[in-house]
Amino acid sequence: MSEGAGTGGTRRFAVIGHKGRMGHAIATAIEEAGHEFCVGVDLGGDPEPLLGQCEVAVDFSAPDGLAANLKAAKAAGIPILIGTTGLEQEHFAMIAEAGKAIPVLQTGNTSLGVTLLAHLVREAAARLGPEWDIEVLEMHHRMKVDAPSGTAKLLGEAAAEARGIELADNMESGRHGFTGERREGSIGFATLRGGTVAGEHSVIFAGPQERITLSHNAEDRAIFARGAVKGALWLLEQEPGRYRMEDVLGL
Ligand SMILES: NC(=O)C1=CN([C@@H]2O[C@H](COP(=O)(O)OP(=O)(O)OC[C@H]3O[C@@H](n4cnc5c(N)ncnc54)[C@H](OP(=O)(O)O)[C@@H]3O)[C@@H](O)[C@H]2O)C=CC1
Ligand SMILES: O=C(O)C1=N[C@H](C(=O)O)C[C@H](O)C1
Repeated sequence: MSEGAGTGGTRRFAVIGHKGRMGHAIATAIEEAGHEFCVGVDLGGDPEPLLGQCEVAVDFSAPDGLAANLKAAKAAGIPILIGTTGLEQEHFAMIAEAGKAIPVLQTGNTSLGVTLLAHLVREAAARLGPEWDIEVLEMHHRMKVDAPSGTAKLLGEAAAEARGIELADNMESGRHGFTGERREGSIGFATLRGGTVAGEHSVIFAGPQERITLSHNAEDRAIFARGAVKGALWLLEQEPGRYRMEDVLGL
C-alpha cells in the first residue's frame, strides 16, 4: 500500500482538474461515498509529490497534462482513472504503456447508463448487417471544447469493434456541402453545442424502412462523478493493466 494509505475502508483520492466542473462534482461524490479528497492537482502544478500522498488518482482535466499525470501515478505506484476527453493516438499509446506498470482505466464516460449503452450498441452492431447505417448524435453544453465527445467516440468504437472494422478508417463527421452518397459501412458523427446540457447521446441504426435509436440523457454531471468514484475504487483491487468501464460492471 502507498505511503498515504487511508484506514478503515476510507480511500484517499487525488483529483486532477479539481477546480473544474467535474472536479467539483467528484469532490462531492468522494465525500458522499465516505472517502477522502486527499489532494487536488492544478494546471501548472507538479503532480508527482502530490499523487505520492494518495491511494488512487482521477483525472478530469485536459489532454496536455496526461503524460505528466501518468508519470506521477507510476512513480507513486497508484492506479489512475482517466476521464479526460479529446485524447489522440499518442495519448492512447501512453495509456497502454502505463498499464504495464499500474492499473489504468480510461473512458470517455464514467456513467453507468452510458456503460450499459455501449454494451447494447456493441450487441446491436454485431447483429445488424452493413445495410444498417450507424450515426452517432451528441449534444453538450456551450463550454465543451472537444468534438465529437469522448462518449460519441466510445460508442462509435463499440460499433466498429462489433463489426470488425477500424473506426479511424470509417468515421464520417462534420458533413457539409456536396458530400456525395453515404459510404456503406461508415459511422457518422453529428455534434450539437448549446446551453447547459450535461450530455446527450443517441446511436441511430438506420435500416431499409426501419430505424432503431439507442439513447442516453445525462441530467446532471453527478452521474459521471459517482461512476468515476466507483471505477476508481474497483481499480484499487486490480492488477496493472488497461481497463474500461465495462470491466467495472462485468459486462
Ligand atoms: N469521462 C467522463 O465521464 C467525463 C469526462 N469529462 C471530461 O473531463 C474533462 C474536464 O471537464 P470539465 O470539468 O467540464 O472541464 P473544466 O474546464 O471545467 O475543468 C478542467 C479543469 O482542469 C484544469 N486543467 C487543465 N489542464 C490541466 C493540467 N494539465 N493539469 C491539471 N489541471 C488541468 C483546468 O484548469 P484551468 O481552468 O485553469 O484551465 C480546469 O480547472 C473534459 O475533457 C471533459 O470532456 C467530463 C465529464 C464526464
Ligand atoms: O465535457 C463534458 O461535459 C462531457 N464530456 C464527456 C464526453 O466528452 O463524452 C462525457 C460527458 O458526456 C460530459
